[in-house]
Amino acid sequence: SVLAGNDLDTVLWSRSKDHADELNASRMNAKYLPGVLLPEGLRATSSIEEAVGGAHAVVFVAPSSAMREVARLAAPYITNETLIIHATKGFEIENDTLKRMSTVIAEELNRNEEEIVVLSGPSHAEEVVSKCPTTVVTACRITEAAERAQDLFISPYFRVYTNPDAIGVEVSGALKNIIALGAGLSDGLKFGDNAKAALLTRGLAEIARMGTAMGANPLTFAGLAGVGDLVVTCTSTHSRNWRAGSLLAQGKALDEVLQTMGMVVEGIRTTKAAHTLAAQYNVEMPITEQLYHVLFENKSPKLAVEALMGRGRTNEIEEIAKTTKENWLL
Ligand SMILES: NC(=O)C1=CN([C@@H]2O[C@H](COP(=O)(O)OP(=O)(O)OC[C@H]3O[C@@H](n4cnc5c(N)ncnc54)[C@H](O)[C@@H]3O)[C@@H](O)[C@H]2O)C=CC1
Ligand SMILES: O=C(CO)COP(=O)(O)O
Repeated sequence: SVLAGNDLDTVLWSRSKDHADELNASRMNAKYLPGVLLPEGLRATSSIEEAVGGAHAVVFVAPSSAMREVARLAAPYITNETLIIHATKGFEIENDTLKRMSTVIAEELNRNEEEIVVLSGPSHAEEVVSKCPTTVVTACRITEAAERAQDLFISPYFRVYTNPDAIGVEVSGALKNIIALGAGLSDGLKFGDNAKAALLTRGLAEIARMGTAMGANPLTFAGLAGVGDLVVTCTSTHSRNWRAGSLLAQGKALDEVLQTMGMVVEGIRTTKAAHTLAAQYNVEMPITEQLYHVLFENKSPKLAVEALMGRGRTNEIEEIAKTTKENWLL
């Protein structure tokens, strides 16, 4: 929508021919964005060759679980000159390996990971298609690539910043979904506003700890892809992660919640991924750990909160200083 609104010839790929035909005939995406008329310049196709062949830029936004499959399908029709952007918020989990989306795309397209642009930030689709003012980041180590992506997307209602720290932007986009699940759970259990503010703040601390251990610049977590996306996902009723958390609070089983949602809830797989990453990198992620017990080991949320509240005493400033002093990239 944003690209077509900028008068760029834009093709949307769907694996379903019926879905692509319906989009073209009605100019609406009835299942995912009901009631919204899409821009005239936007075409849909179920042919991946037609969608990406000869394209100046390709934007990958499949759910993280489908990214490798989709990138593999697209690979034969993409040249080395094509600008590659992705906006997916999750990790690939395969057996014991965990990969960021840029790594997965780079492997499938046989490209250098550092050329891939990550687009992220507080940007619920429902508001973007309604042209509500929205701000995002295009992140890439190669400034020219980040700026090319910025040029394509920037518009009067869609402001795009650049950031060289693709790792930080990518990791914060994925990890904030875990905290949003927790915020939905907390709201559903009527734990109150203090608890949610604590979840956001201490959630950001553990996202920053994990991100910097993976090579991110700690300043990224104070930006749009960090605190910005964390705030919107933990507070907006558009958020699927927040909604899934609030359904879990009603006592529904995880499978039932996922069926009710009918859309991707990235935070669930990401909780599993982050639980493993925390052990691999030896990083403390207490909220993620407790959420892991709740989601996958049937721990009651009340006991999880007790465990969080009863942790050893910590000096807040010393702990933040530790995160920011180490692992500086830039
Ligand atoms: N919806 C939003 O507001 C935002 C979503 N994102 C991210 O974008 C990614 C995708 O999310 P949504 O589009 O919202 O999810 P969604 O659940 O609304 O839609 C996912 C789409 O992917 C398709 N799909 C699933 N498996 C596929 C496969 N194997 N091959 C091809 N297509 C497949 C589905 O048919 C569906 O059309 C996620 O990582 C999400 O975190 C990022 C920013 C905002
Ligand atoms: O990342 C998002 C908004 O920036 C979308 O979050 P949900 O996947 O929770 O809906």
